[in-house]
Amino acid sequence: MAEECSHECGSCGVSGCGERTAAGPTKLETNNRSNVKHVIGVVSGKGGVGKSLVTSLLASEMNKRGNKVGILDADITGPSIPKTFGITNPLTADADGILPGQTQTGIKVMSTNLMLPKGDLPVAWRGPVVSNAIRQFWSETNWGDIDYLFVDMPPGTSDVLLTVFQSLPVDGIVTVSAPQELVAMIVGKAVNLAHDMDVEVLGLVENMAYFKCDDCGKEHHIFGEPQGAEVAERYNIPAYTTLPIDPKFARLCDEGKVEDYDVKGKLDVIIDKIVEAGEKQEEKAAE
Ligand SMILES: Nc1ncnc2c1ncn2[C@@H]1O[C@H](COP(=O)(O)OP(=O)(O)OP(=O)(O)O)[C@@H](O)[C@H]1O
Repeated sequence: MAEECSHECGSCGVSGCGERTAAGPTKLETNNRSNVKHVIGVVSGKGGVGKSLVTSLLASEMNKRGNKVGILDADITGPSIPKTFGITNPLTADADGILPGQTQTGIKVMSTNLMLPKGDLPVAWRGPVVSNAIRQFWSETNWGDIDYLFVDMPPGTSDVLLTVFQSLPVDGIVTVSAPQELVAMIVGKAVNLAHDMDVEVLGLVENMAYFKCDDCGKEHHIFGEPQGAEVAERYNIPAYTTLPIDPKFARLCDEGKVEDYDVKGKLDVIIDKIVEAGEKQEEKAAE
């Protein structure tokens, strides 16, 4: 048995535990006021590649297309979503559950940072507590109607990914990487974990792929040649796109105005794939 067993065998990732009581993982129910249609995980094999930024941009783009959108910030110990959207009001709750924070354009957000009296307080929680927090964000939040819920995962392939894959009805994941030599191995780990958990990999966003010079208009590969196209092909990832290094990202994130950024259609190929996967899920459910 794991040293800090949560006794929730259905959503535990420890294999070979002699104390296991449930035959396999069972998906958690949502709060009875919630109707979440599709769940999309945003994953990076490594920290600092811009996963939270990509989560925020995907949510904004989906929202601009007229969908009802939420973000579950599963990066429990390093949450950055409220900051990028400029949400500062603490969470409230009533008899129907916890009420998520809301961005200026109406995206609903659940994050540990909205529970802290001060944004700079650390969240030094152990794995089982983190996993329980994610389950509560899912099942005790009054999400209302949500077409697409994006889950911003912590970096790496930690037990949090297992918790999310096992407890939430994930339609698929989007992986995020940045150009560097290790990219294939890093993306590969995330993709292989998703495959092991029977979760579809919908797309790869290679962030910080180039810097476009304002003066000459030329694209410079500051961190090396983008390798995402080749990696996407190797792992059969159906949609691939790049995002530039853009000082506007950092500025808008710092100002809490990420929704103001115009991605100029660069994420369309990924959004289309997410929509397609959602439609497939709905058709399957209707059968
Ligand atoms: N393409 C980009 N151009 C400029 N700045 C960027 C770009 N992508 C990300 N950043 C900046 O880099 C920082 C890290 O980004 P972000 O928090 O999205 O990374 P992350 O992968 O989620 O990090 P972590 O692994 O810590 O969760 C942020 O300040 C963000 O504004």
